[in-house]
Amino acid sequence: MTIWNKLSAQAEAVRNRPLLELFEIEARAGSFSAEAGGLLFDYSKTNIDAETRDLLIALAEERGVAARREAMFTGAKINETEGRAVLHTALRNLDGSVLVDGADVMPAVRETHARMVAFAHDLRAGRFTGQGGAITDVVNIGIGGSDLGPAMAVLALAPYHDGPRCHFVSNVDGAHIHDILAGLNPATTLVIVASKTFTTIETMTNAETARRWMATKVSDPAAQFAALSTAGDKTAAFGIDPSRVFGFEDWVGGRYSMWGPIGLSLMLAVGPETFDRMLAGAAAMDRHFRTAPFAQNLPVLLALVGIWHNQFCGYATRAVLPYEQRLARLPAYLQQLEMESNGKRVSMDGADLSYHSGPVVWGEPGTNGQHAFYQLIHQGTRVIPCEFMVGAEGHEPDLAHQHLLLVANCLAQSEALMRGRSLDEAREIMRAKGLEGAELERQARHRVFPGSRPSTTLLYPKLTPETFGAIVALYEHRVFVEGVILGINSFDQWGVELGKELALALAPVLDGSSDGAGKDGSTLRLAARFRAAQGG
Ligand SMILES: O=P(O)(O)OC[C@H]1O[C@H](O)[C@H](O)[C@@H](O)[C@@H]1O
Repeated sequence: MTIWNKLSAQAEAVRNRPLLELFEIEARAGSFSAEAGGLLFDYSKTNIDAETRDLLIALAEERGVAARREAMFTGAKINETEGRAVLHTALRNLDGSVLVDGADVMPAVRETHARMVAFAHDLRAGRFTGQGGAITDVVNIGIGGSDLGPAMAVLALAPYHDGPRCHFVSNVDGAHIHDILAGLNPATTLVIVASKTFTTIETMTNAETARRWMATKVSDPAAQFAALSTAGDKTAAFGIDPSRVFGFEDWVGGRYSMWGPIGLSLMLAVGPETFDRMLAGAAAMDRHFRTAPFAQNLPVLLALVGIWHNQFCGYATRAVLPYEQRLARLPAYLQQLEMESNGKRVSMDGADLSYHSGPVVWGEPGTNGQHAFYQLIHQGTRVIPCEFMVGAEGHEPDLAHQHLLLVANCLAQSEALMRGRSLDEAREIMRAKGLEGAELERQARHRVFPGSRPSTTLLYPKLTPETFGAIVALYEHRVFVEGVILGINSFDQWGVELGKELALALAPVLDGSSDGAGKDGSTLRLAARFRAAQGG
């Protein structure tokens, strides 16, 4: 029997085993958890036992995770459909040297980083100003990987924010840029156009709008623009001075790019030193990932738990639940990271997958989610593995009593999911309320929790820049390991192309310059209704 088939059989065999039973084995919590860089990853509240873990590790070995990992770190072109290396790790290991096509890419990385640092120092110290004085506001215009990372990070590191205010515009919906620019003074605003390709229609349209807005108040709008891109020719055509263009190479995937130039808004907000602390935390996670044995390797274990739940237990989604308000944008970030990376239907060689691709990822910060969708997680008919995360310490010492409540809620949720409440326990509660007979039975049944619902918990000391960097790198590598096990290319995103092409073709139908020949009846009717609403 193959390892895959053994795992399938194992999943079937333990499907109805109560999770609490597993804790009858002494020291389960200790042996089904691992630590790195102060992060404690507890996966004991899952249905994984020693035999399953051995099989999962054997699967990772069989699928060549170690070799692929080395290939990634050393600059091999593992993004095979685009013929590119995958080197976001190089952006946070600045001292290293990595060869791509025989040439060391690191001198250029270090030079760009140094230019970013110098620019950040100048802007934060008031040496680089707007035409109306010191820069008070930074507007990052970008979408997807050119938005989600820095937007998440600026919020995550709010306690370290001592630079200009940062705003993020992504949507092509004019409401987004309108509402953000409405409160700002063009003469003291820096606009950053963040786009790896510098062709993304949303970003380029918003950039044009921002330039027109800037021109209403300043004589040289382009002087208050910066660009982050791999396309130097296009940034020049847009009129942005090369001194404020921060380039990177195609071996940085969009959704893996916040560690380099795409992180400029964050660097301006928190300063280069804090930014570099974040890089150091991520680099420490890289070293751990590259060297720790699989049984103690956080990204590998997190991936194996994910594969177990998705592929073998058949749970189609997973919830990411940070008990950390400042990680409010982490679920959205992970949606791109995980679903754009591992939402693929064919393997590396183009063959149809014979199993499911990556899961649906979603979530919200706790405790808010508890008062919204946790109902379904506790009592719905589908099982949703939960990934809790929480810091031991908050940044507000005078609100430590609130932090204690936060942690208590986090731990209580995973306990409740595992423990559940039996019908007998529910009957007891109803009896204590004075109910009896059929009414007692009916009310009790609504109060039953099936329990044995799996979760993991990531406990970290405090959301410092180092810890934040380590958490994001942990998830990046988790996605990588899952992708290798699934045999897919985690670094392309062909699935976003078709919609882009069709949107371009539909614009003339909407403005009436094309009759939309060949379009389906639904699309044409909706377009006609749009035109009618425009009075056209
Ligand atoms: O940075 P850009 O080239 O503007 O790309 C922005 C985003 O759009 C694309 O459609 C991809 O789906 C994303 O992976 C990318 O991050």
